[in-house]
Formats: sequence, structure tokens, C-alpha cells
Amino acid sequence: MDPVPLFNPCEMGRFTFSHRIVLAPLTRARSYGNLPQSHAILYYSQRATKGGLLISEATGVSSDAPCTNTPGIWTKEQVEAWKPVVDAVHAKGGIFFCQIWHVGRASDLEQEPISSTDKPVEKNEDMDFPVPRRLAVEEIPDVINHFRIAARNAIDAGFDGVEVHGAHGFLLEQFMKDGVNDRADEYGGSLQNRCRFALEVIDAVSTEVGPDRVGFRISPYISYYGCHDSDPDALGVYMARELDRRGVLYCSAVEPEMVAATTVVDGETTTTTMSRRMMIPHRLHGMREAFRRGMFMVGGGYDRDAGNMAVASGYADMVVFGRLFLANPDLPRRFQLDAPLNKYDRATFYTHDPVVGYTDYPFLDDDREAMSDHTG
Ligand SMILES: Cc1cc2nc3c(=O)[nH]c(=O)nc-3n(C[C@H](O)[C@H](O)[C@H](O)COP(=O)(O)O)c2cc1C
Repeated sequence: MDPVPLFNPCEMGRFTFSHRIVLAPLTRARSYGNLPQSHAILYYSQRATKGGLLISEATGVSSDAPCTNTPGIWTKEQVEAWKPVVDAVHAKGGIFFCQIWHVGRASDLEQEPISSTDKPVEKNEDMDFPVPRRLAVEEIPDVINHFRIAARNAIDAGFDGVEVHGAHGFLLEQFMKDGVNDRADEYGGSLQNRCRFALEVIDAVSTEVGPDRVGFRISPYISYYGCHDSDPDALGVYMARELDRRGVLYCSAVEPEMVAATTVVDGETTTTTMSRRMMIPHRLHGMREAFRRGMFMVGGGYDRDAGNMAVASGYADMVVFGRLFLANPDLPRRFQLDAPLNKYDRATFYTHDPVVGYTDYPFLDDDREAMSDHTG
């Protein structure tokens, strides 16, 4: 069999990774009362491999930070509840980072949310969002402190590090992107000012747990919850450069939404029936160039071939897989064998059942056992 670039081992700082297939942070809405539940032990350990990196689902840094049924890490009880989950991943040799977040105005809680602005997320057919309160400059250090304590708590729970969630329209992005941030103080206006809050969080968290235990997730091209930026290339490169300067372990960047493949015939761009396949835009070269010291991770639409190409070409050091890993607990093994994949069931992504759509996706060997049972 040809060598599989995704299986080139790699060392970075204190970690030795045996492959480059990363479990994406995936909110699963099964942490009742913001408390990690015992069913998460099986879910994460199913996806753990020796020397493989797993990122937890987004985990709240304070009582106003998470969504309903997503986990938190601001109380002692939550830290204790995470411990057996982390232990189970470690028992299989996995490396486990906790993604820490604050939703800001993209909140489903009763209380008035905080944001960079007092403009709410535009109402859509699924959700009506509350009107946020614009954070005063004097309040920002408190929020930064919540991230710092959450990082400390994550390490106390046994996590190997933390990923600061700076993507997908949540609080830090509500500051970073000019489509939302309408402030006139030192946290608004210029690119440097808009990124100040996120970088202050990175600095506080790095000081607390060490930059070699810190990653940052960023999605300059994605406009979730109305979070749009007029110059995502500049935003991405600026943040990548600042993260590189700080020596954090990794920068995890999300590709723009996938696009339909096009063909150019006689100068005319067409989307042909033949090329209806969705393509990854591969817009992250500038960030990759700016982030060289640590690991550059990419995600968003990747499969085995695209992941291998990204690693082989040096476009990325690691590849983050979301929906494929959600539906294939043994994704690394399936990629190694080039085996068929389970299909994901979108309907159970965010349902609250402790088993269905969560820990009941079959392993490759289950299929084989089922087949041999069948064939006698
Ligand atoms: C069910 C679900 C939950 C997600 N939750 C998070 C999350 O908690 N944090 C985050 O940064 N991204 C989250 N994402 C985005 C994924 O991490 C990933 O970027 C996205 O699924 C695209 O990658 P893929 O094409 O490999 O699935 C979520 C995606 C899905 C499908």
C-alpha cells in the first residue's frame, strides 16, 4: 500500500503525534445542566488512538458562556466530571485538548448576553436571539480572567492543553470581525484593535498554562451568526502572525465554505454536471506562511485524499475532521486501510440522547463481525 502522509508521525513541543488526523471540536448537546456526563467517556474514548489528537466540544468558561446542554469548565463539579472522560482518552494513549469558549451574543440563555456590540444576531427561522449588552472596556479583564481560570481548570481536569475558540461567530469573533464590532474604543476600529481582546485572552491563557499547551481556532471566511469580515485574508494573516510570535502550539484554521467545482471553457466559468462535486477552496496559504513555528491545522470539508494532499504538500501539518470523525469512531484506522466510511446522520448531531447518533456509530470490525455472522 502507498505511504499515507496523514500517518507521518510528528513531534511538537512536549507532544509526539503518531498521526495527523485530529478530532474536530464538535458540540453534541449531551451535557445536561452544562455538566459533562458519563456517556462522554465512551464517546471520546471510542475516538482516541495512541498519539492521536482529540479536541473537545466547545466548553463554557463562565455561567453566561455556554449554550444549553453544552459542557462547562468553570466549577469544581465540572472539573471533576471531566476527569474520567480525560482519563479514558489517556488510557488509550490519546492527547486531549479542551476547546474553551464564550458564545457572546450567539446565546440561547435567558440572561442578557455580552458582546462587542449591542446589535443582536439577525433573527432566523430557527432562532430568535436576545439583544446583547456591549461590554465596557473595564469589564473585559474579567472575561479574560474567566478564560484564564478555565484553562487552569482544564489542566487540573487532566487535559493536555486548551484550544481557545476564536471561530464561528462567538464572542472573540464578535470582536475580531468588522461586520459586527462597531466600537470606537481601543477594542474596535483598526484590525489591531479588533484582535486585541482575542490576543489578550491568548496571552493570559499562555501565561497560565504555557504557550506550548495552547491552540487557537479561527474562521476568517465563515460568517456564522452574522459575523462577517470585509478583509478575511488580512484578519487571518494578522492573527496567524501574532500567534506565531507568541509561540503557541497550534493554529487551527477553518476553510471557507465549500464551493461547487467549476470548469473554465473559452473564458466562461461554468459549473458542469460532471463537476458538481464540492471543492475545498484552499484559501489558507497566507496564514500557513505566517504561522511556521507551531503546527498549522486545517479543517472544513476534508476527506482522506484531501487530507493526505494537504500534509504531503506542506499546506498543513495536521488535518481536523468533523463530521467524518463524528460518524466513524475509528476514522484513523479506516483511513489507514482506505476502508469505507459510515455516513453521518445530521438529524442526531445536536439531539440529547446518550447513545443514538453519539456512541452507536459502528466500528469497521463490527461490520466485519456482522458480515461473518451473516455468512456463517
Ligand atoms: C455537530 C457539529 C458540532 C460542531 N461543534 C463545534 C464546536 O463545538 N467548536 C468548533 O470550533 N466547531 C464546531 N463545529 C465545526 C467543526 O469542528 C468543523 O469545523 C466542521 O464540521 C467542518 O469540518 P468537516 O467538514 O470535517 O465536518 C461543529 C460541527 C458540527 C457538524
